[in-house]
Amino acid sequence: MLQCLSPSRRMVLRISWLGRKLQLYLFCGPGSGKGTQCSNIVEHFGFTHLSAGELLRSEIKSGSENGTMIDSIIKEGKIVPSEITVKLLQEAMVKSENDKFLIDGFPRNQENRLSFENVIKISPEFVLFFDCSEEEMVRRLLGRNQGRADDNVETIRKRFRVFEESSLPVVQYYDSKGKVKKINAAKPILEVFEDVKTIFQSYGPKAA
Ligand SMILES: Nc1ncnc2c1ncn2[C@@H]1O[C@H](COP(=O)(O)OP(=O)(O)OP(=O)(O)O)[C@@H](O)[C@H]1O
Ligand SMILES: Nc1ccn([C@@H]2O[C@H](COP(=O)(O)O)[C@@H](O)[C@H]2O)c(=O)n1
Ligand SMILES: [Mg+2]
Repeated sequence: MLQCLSPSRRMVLRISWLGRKLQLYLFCGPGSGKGTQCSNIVEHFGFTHLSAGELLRSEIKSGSENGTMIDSIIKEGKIVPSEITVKLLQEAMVKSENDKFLIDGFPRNQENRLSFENVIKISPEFVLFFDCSEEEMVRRLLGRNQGRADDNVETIRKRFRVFEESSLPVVQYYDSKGKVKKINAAKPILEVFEDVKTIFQSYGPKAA
């Protein structure tokens, strides 16, 4: 049916479907294990994982005109303007055939939240919050060894301050709406996933 439509009409239709796609936000401190648990959730529950940070890093690698600006913001541990990040998320959702998205590391501030909700028109089903001490998160980040430009002591310190100042108010906002599900992320990976599974059970296993 979609094939009968012109590409621009198809794009408009897919965007209007976005509002009906199920979204869950993963939203926790740097190094708490979001990416690690997302891989498990994708494998067991058939979600599409969209990491805002990964999308921004791919944008830098692609040599886009915004790449240099994004690169310097990430190295400073600051937050990239919402219009850029929301556009990348929107494009990734439109391209996907899936209806279930895990949106990792987003919204990082109220501006992110408002601009995304403006496009999507609905709020997330729930927000998963991984509770972990800053000391443990720093230990994990410094041991990650994935060559990330922001995994150094100076930038990590700035990322934590930005998280406290700009991101925690967003968690509080969703908490006031009863949407935050908190998980103890200080445990070993498989034990954290056992708690994650309990929450996701209601979404059923990945389709065969
Ligand atoms: N429960 C855990 N126990 C010990 N190590 C963990 C745990 N979860 C993740 N790790 C390790 O910690 C590091 C950071 O994990 P991950 O990349 O998943 O964090 P993140 O929350 O996505 O971080 P960021 O916000 O920087 O993207 C990785 O090396 C990962 O293997
Ligand atoms: N909504 C977002 C998400 C991320 N960033 C920038 O990317 C950095 C890395 O993000 P991770 O989730 O992969 O840790 C982050 O520190 C920000 O600089 C952003 O600007 N907006
Ligand atoms: Mg990550």
